[in-house]
Amino acid sequence: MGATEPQWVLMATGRSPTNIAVIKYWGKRDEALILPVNDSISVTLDPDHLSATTTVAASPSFPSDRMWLNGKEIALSGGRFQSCLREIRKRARDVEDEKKGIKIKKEDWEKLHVHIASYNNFPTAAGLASSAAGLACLVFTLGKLMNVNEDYGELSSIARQGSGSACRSIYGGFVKWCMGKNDDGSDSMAVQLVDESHWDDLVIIIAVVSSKQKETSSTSGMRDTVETSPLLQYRAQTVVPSRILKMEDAIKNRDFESFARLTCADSNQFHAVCLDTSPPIFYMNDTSHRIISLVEKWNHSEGTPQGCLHI
Ligand SMILES: Nc1ncnc2c1ncn2[C@@H]1O[C@H](COP(=O)(O)OP(=O)(O)OP(=O)(O)O)[C@@H](O)[C@H]1O
Ligand SMILES: C[C@@](O)(CCOP(=O)(O)OP(=O)(O)O)CC(=O)O
Repeated sequence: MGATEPQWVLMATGRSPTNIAVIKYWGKRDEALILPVNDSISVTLDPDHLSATTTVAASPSFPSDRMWLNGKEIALSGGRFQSCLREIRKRARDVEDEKKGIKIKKEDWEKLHVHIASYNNFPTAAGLASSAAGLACLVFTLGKLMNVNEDYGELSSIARQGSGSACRSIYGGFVKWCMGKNDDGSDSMAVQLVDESHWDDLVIIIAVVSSKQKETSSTSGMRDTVETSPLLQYRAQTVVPSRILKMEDAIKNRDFESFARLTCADSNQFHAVCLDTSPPIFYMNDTSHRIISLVEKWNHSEGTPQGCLHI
């Protein structure tokens, strides 16, 4: 028997929560770089509830990059995963694990393949922003494995290239994704508006009205909207910019009445834009409509809003 190279596996694990947009991202001005047509604002959930947990392993014995999602292998060939891997590999640094006797030079990361396993503790691709938690977690965990030293703004910009909404899950609390103006996307990244302690008596209830996979993914749905909806341009250019400013104020002042009004209005306009798409996109079902009616009745019977909705 000939001598064999000693093999090793280096691993890192991370967990990222999902986020729920209160001013929504819908529509891209650049599909490849994932650059949006408007700013958006979201609230990041507590990771104990809705989150993705991802383990990334690197080893010289892996012949290719592979990924498993919720226990099933999925293709890594899609541009979104490749962009994140490429951008993190570019920023990888030397890693040394004395206990295992592993020394990886930064240039070695280009040749080392990874295996990725991720689990969501909530329904995947059902409208609960699994891509946000999943891609943020992937970027964060790859960064940890490869010892990258980038700040959260830079990581959010990389996560954005995996899934737009993922750039906001890099931070806790309330987060704004600034759409940016540059063609190369260098100024399109998320910033934290306030951290998770700022509005700690705000309660978020997620009612899962269906855990089935959506018929139209966000990526293809928003592509159709950009191509066919005349209402989208009005929303992005006229409605959202002033709504963003009002929402920032409502969050800073913990003004629930304004927060609720803006959140409901933006959710309704998002669904209106989906209906304005050809063919129309329907993300709500009868149960969603009944919940909306109940919250509206509750808000009006109490005088000031007691609850708000994102669907
Ligand atoms: N944990 C994960 N790790 C990596 N990728 C994931 C993970 N979870 C989901 N994804 C990717 O995101 C895709 C689902 O994204 P999609 O935007 O269609 O749905 P969603 O994010 O759950 O809903 P929405 O964007 O409407 O809130 C999956 O098909 C998969 O490619
Ligand atoms: C309705 C939304 O949740 C849409 C999210 O879309 P994605 O971020 O999933 O889309 P891609 O960038 O194509 O991956 C609104 C939002 O989160 O702002």
